Amino acid sequence: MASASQAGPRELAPGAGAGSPGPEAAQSPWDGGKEAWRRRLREAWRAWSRTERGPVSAAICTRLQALLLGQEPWPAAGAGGALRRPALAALMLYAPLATEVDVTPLLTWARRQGLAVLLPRVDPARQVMEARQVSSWDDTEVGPWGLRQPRARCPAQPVDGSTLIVVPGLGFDRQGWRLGRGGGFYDRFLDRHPAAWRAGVVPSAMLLASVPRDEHDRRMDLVVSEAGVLGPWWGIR
Ligand SMILES: Nc1nc2c(c(=O)[nH]1)N(C=O)[C@@H](CNc1ccc(C(=O)N[C@@H](CCC(=O)O)C(=O)O)cc1)CN2
Ligand SMILES: Nc1ncnc2c1ncn2[C@@H]1O[C@H](COP(=O)(O)OP(=O)(O)OP(=O)(O)O)[C@@H](O)[C@H]1O
Repeated sequence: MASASQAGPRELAPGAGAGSPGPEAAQSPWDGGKEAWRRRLREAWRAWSRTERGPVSAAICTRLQALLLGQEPWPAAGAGGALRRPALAALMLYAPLATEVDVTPLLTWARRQGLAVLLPRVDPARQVMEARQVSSWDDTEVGPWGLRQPRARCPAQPVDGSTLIVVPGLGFDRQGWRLGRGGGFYDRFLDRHPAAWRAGVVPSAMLLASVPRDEHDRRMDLVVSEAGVLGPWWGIR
């Protein structure tokens, strides 16, 4: 982790150290709400994507595989000890932008493991996103924002307690809160599928002490970076 993380949001986030105030702190120079954070984080992602995307994405995929295979105990934040891995039947991935963690290798891998794979398909007019099942990237086409998404003929899929949703974001904090690109697509989607498990994926360079949040923001169960797995968190979600 060289240049990009030095120029990255840790520097932008004085709250990254233990005990220091987060962005909510009234005197923080990083006040300015979500839009200011999104601007800084987009810059950090651009630098990151040039140098670290390949190896860091691969390390994050490896951690997700270990979690899905039960080779790594699901960590538990509270007193109850290790959480047992839920019985998972489906993995919801996303088609990554160049400035996101590359999870594309997980599609083929998950299919080989016998998991159903879901991808988001967006309806920009209605501002909603739904999950459709795909067998391979051949089942996708280019959609809004140039993102690949399942073809219209792909079957809609129930998203329940046996589904792990892998969630991209501009930034996540160490309590499981997420800052997305501002469409509210994932927040609304997670509201409609409260039983599913949610794992945010983020390079540690974009893992912050805290991110600004609104009432409608939804929390992750796990946050996976190349450095480790955080969560799960109990309570508000
Ligand atoms: N890979 C991926 N798929 C996703 C999301 C996502 O964040 N990442 N979404 C999560 O909601 C939904 C789509 N929402 C999106 C919102 C903005 C941009 C985007 O490219 N924003 C650019 C600016 C684009 C422009 O202005 O033309 C940016 O953020 O730099 C992409 C997807 C559903 N699918
Ligand atoms: N559950 C919800 N119900 C209705 N509107 C919502 C909901 N969640 C978010 N929104 C709307 O979406 C807009 C964008 O929300 P926010 O800035 O939190 O997006 P985001 O989570 O960063 O984006 P994304 O999930 O697309 O990456 C907000 O103005 C909000 O009004």
